[in-house]
Amino acid sequence: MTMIFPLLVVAAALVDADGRVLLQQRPPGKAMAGLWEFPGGKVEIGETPETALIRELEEELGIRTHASCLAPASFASEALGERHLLLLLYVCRKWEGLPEARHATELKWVKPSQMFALEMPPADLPLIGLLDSLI
Ligand SMILES: Nc1nc2c([nH]c(=O)n2[C@@H]2O[C@H](COP(=O)(O)OP(=O)(O)OP(=O)(O)O)[C@@H](O)[C@H]2O)c(=O)[nH]1
Repeated sequence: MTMIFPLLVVAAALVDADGRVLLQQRPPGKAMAGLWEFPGGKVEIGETPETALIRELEEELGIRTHASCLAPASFASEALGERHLLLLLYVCRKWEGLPEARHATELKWVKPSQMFALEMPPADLPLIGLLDSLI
């Protein structure tokens, strides 16, 4: 039997006052370059999912938030090359600072319904309809 050790990734749907969500575009040279994704990344050893997400939001966007502002929303479970991805999606409506693209090619604020027209990683597709009904 093959043992699948899942890759644990956390991501945030940052929601603004108009109900738009921040997406970032993966830069050239990375896997899935050009695709639009939720800010976030891998949970490292010694981190909780929440501390990992707070760190990633600071590194990728330069914003600060708190664990109490991260509401668990959904998850994705998807094959990712040799690995299996488990992506935990949180909704966050409160943060400090203005998001800037520190790692991404570009940022954009979109309504969930507009995400269907964007190229996103396969794992994210089932999350779109859910966000649409949640926001
Ligand atoms: N942040 C983020 N990652 C996602 C999303 N959907 C999805 O499949 N992923 C995958 O989850 C992993 C996220 O880890 P990451 O962003 O730290 O990884 P990375 O590829 O940039 O690698 P690296 O930081 O090791 O260079 C990547 O394999 C990425 O393709 C998403 O919406 N947001």
